[in-house]
Amino acid sequence: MEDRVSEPSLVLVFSGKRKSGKDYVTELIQQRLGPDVCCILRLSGPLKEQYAQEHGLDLDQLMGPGPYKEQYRADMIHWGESRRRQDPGFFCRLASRGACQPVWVGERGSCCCDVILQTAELCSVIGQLVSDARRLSDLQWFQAEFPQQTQSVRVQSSEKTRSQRGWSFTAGVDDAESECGLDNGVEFDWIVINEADAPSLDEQLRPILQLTEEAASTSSVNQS
Ligand SMILES: Nc1ncnc2c1ncn2[C@@H]1O[C@H](COP(=O)(O)OP(=O)(O)OP(=O)(O)O)[C@@H](O)[C@H]1O
Ligand SMILES: C[C@@](O)(CCOP(=O)(O)O)CC(=O)O
Repeated sequence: MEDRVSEPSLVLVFSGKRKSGKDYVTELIQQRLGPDVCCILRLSGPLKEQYAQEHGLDLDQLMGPGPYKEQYRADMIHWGESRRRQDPGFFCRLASRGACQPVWVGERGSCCCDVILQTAELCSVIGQLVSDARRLSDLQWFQAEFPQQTQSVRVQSSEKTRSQRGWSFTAGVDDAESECGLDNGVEFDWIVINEADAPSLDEQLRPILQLTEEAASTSSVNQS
């Protein structure tokens, strides 16, 4: 892939239902590891960017956790699916493009790909956290591109907890592929239970953080 500056040592592909806490968990991992070690890729980043532009919407709000994006979700899903039908890897490829900079959260204003692409020698990112896989084709794309490095992580929360975070069942969304595409047939490498009465996230994430540390040490051995 010509736009990728270097290969990550580890690619963690996260999935989970709406309001399970995918963003929360990936941001927590990034805080623990530091942005020079891992970056967050949002497959919905390029989708929302393009959709916001075409429809004159507020991209920051579409990217955020609030209720704004929910008004547009069903239509964004259909819009994205028409692209995916022609090319299932379309958004995976766009999100991965130039993904070697310290921070790439897909938010307008904070994306520094251009700067980093010009200074590729400074790049030291070890892990990529893909925060929002939704379809088997998303997971398969990363597994095909990074067969040795990819591991899948499922974030799970009960409907009660998700409701407390603002979720309510929406027909056409919660029963569609966008939410159910990874419900069956995938054996996740890791499952994180994001609930108040589960073991703390720090405890559950310890082995995942350890993987990244191992990847970092392998990467520095390979570079020296
Ligand atoms: N462990 C937690 N402790 C406190 N707040 C949390 C926790 N997990 C998630 N939240 C909050 O719940 C809300 C939903 O979480 P988040 O946006 O991470 O979910 P998501 O799975 O990315 O949802 P979506 O698919 O809608 O983008 C956010 O406001 C987030 O801050
Ligand atoms: C349109 C879509 O990308 C919205 C994702 O938004 P979020 O990750 O839930 O903030 C979902 C999809 O691609 O099916």
